[in-house]
Amino acid sequence: MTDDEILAEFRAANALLHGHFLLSSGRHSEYYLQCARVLMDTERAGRLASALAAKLPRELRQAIDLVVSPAMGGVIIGHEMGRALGKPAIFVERPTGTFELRRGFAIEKGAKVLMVEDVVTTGLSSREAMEAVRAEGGEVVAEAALVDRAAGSVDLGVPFYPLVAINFPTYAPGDLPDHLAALPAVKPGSRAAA
Ligand SMILES: O=P(O)(O)OC[C@H]1O[C@H](OP(=O)(O)OP(=O)(O)O)[C@H](O)[C@@H]1O
Ligand SMILES: O=C(O)c1cc(=O)[nH]c(=O)[nH]1
Ligand SMILES: [Mg+2]
Repeated sequence: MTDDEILAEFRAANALLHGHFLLSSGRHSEYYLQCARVLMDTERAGRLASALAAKLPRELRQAIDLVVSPAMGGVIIGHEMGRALGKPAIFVERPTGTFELRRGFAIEKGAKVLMVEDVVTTGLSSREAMEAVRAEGGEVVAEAALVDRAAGSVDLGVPFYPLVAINFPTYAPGDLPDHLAALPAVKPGSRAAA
């Protein structure tokens, strides 16, 4: 799929939002990609996951033992990626603030893990989820995401394969442009505001 075709899927799902958003990292943005809306169409979710899986080098696809994704946003695309790759898919969650495995999920020592996210902005959630995987003895071999909204500027410490890379600027709270500062900020994600 081309970048235009992928963004067309977001627009068709009314998932490319314009306004004033407080992001998970505490930064602010004029744009928000609501991946949950894109993924609510199950056929579209499957199509996007197949396209994302096809971006991974063949040797990597074969080496992966397990897909792990950070809840909530990563769960649906992680599950679809598990289906596309023919691998099991589990998730880490943070009911007490730090990502952990629950629900009887386990990671075998040395298991090669593909981390799957919906969106990467600063990479904070990805890095925290990777720490949780490593604490269990898993080896994170790569990350895949629907959207890299930092357009290649984030270093996750492992090879990173986004389906689409876009440069949407973000701003520190004290550094908002006037037109954003004039609007109340909406906080769409589930991470507690910093
Ligand atoms: O790269 P980052 O700066 O960490 O931002 C991206 C993260 O933010 C969103 O999750 P959020 O924390 O809003 O929670 P959710 O997945 O539970 O909605 C998104 O699902 C990514 O996990
Ligand atoms: O950085 C975030 O929190 C974030 C940005 C975005 O565009 N979409 C999303 O789900 N989270
Ligand atoms: Mg998330």
